[in-house]
Order: sequence, then structure tokens, then C-alpha cells
Amino acid sequence: MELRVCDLTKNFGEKCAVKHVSFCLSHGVYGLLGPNGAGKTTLMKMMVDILDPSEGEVLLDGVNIHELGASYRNKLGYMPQEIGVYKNFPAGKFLKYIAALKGITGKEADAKVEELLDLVGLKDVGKKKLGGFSGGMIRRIGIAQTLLNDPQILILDEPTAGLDPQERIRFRNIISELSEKRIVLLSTHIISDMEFIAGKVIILREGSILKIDTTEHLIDEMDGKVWTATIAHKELKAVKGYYTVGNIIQRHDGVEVRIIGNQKPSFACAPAKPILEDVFSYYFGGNAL
Ligand SMILES: Nc1ncnc2c1ncn2[C@@H]1O[C@H](COP(=O)(O)OP(=O)(O)OP(=O)(O)O)[C@@H](O)[C@H]1O
Repeated sequence: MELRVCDLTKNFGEKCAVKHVSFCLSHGVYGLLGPNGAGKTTLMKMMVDILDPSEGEVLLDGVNIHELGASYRNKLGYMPQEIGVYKNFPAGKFLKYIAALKGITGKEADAKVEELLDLVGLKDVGKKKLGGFSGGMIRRIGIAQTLLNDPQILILDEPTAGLDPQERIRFRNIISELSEKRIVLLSTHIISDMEFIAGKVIILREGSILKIDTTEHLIDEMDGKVWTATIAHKELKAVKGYYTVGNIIQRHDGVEVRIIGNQKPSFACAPAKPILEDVFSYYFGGNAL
């Protein structure tokens, strides 16, 4: 299976949100990374055929997804940024309702809903109304809803937003297991999540692809570009003005800063092992996260 994005462009009036983007996905987890407004949601909406491109097309095994219509949607699980649920519905009943919309009914639906409530850790609250659920629990219902039709292609917009650390680990493990035979594309602002599960990362800047590479290689490219130093509190403003500063940690003897750049800072510092967050800081500056 191959999902190919060919020269995809989307204009909203004068605004070009996605500019001539091309790439090809086969099975595995792909991360879509970029600052606010980079075009991630717009690109995903075109890839799930709910937004018409201004130019270009998306092909599944060589056939335009718009022409495939229902047969594409049957293979697709899409989780939008904003998840709409009926607050008066109990969780299990809501999932059965969505299952029915996807053509899954009867015993098959009952079994699938039970299985998915268990998978996302909500089995014990399956009879509780969604109105009483936290944001993280609603997100988990969203994940379950996306998986109802056992999709071969998963497109997930900010799936880990609002999940607590334990839920995020659970989610990452679910996705890793699913990705063995599926295409998974996910966007997230939580870069550490992406580092753990995405084999490849697509970095968008102002609607265009800035980088597309394996996570490992993107991190390797940062070798020799990341340092840590402990500086006095009063020096922090000047250092931030001059260098790209990532993480800042208050220590008893000053402030520990992570500095990203091509040149070694002019003050005492030690080389640090790069992580994916450093890649983002390198291209977008320390405040972009
Ligand atoms: N329906 C629309 N009409 C006009 N402009 C839009 C519309 N949808 C998106 N845009 C603009 O297109 C650009 C890309 O938006 P998009 O939501 O795709 O970015 P994003 O990378 O998903 O951002 P975020 O990380 O904040 O979700 C932004 O400048 C946005 O304001």
C-alpha cells in the first residue's frame, strides 16, 4: 500500500496554506511537524478528502482518493484536532452509534466497542456519559472511534494533546503496534512523543516541506550543534538574545541552558546529546514549541 501526495497546494484567498507538497507514505509511523500555522491540519484535511486541493492530488496505490470515495474512507481512520461527541451519550453507546455509521452493527459492533474501550483504558467507564469525561478521556474516545473500522491508514491530528504522561505512553504503544502493517501519519506539538514512535518526520514551514527524513538521521545531523551551560540568572536575557536557547532549568547555582546552533558558544559549555526537540529549535528558534 502506498499513499502518495503529489504537488498538493491549498489557497484560502490570498493565503497559500500548503505549497506544492509532495511525499510518499508506505507502512510505518510518520510525524508531521511544524509551528502553528505551518499547514499541518490543512494538509491532513486534503489527505482525508474533506478539503479539496487547489492544485495537486493524493493517490492511493495510484488512484485519486477522491475517485475512490467510499472505498478510501473504508480504509481510513481520521482523528481531527477537535473531537465532536454527544455529551448525553454513554461512551459505549456513542462508539456503537459511530460504528453503525461506519456500517458495523450487531454482535460485531458490541465486540469491537468492548475491545477498543479496553485498548484505550476506558472499559470501566463505558456506561458513563461523555459529558463527565475529562479532555484526555475524550481524546481516548476519539482514538477508539478512529479505530472502529480497523483502518489501514490512520491520519491523526494532535492525538496526544491533553493526555497525561501515562496515557501518552499507552497511546504511543498502541500506535507502534498498529503501524506494523498500516500507514500512520500524526501531527503533535509534543515532540518527545514523535521521537519515540515516528520512523520518519516531515517538517513543514509556511506550507512547504523544509525537511523529510528518518528521525534518526535528523537527530544525527544535530551532532556538534547542541551544548549545555550553567549561567548566572542575570546573563539569561543576553544569552537568549544572542543564541537559540532550548530547555531552561533553574539550578541552585544558576540557570542550566540548552543552546542550539552552528557555532560553539563563546562561554564555558559542554556538548550535549541531541534529541528531536533540538531539530525543531534549530529550524524554528527556541520559542517555537
Ligand atoms: N478555512 C481557512 N480560511 C482561511 N485561512 C485558513 C483556513 N484554514 C487554515 N487557514 C490558514 O492556513 C494556514 C495553515 O493553517 P493550518 O491550520 O493548516 O496550520 P497548522 O500547522 O495545522 O497549525 P496548528 O499547529 O496551529 O494547528 C494558517 O495561516 C491558517 O490561518
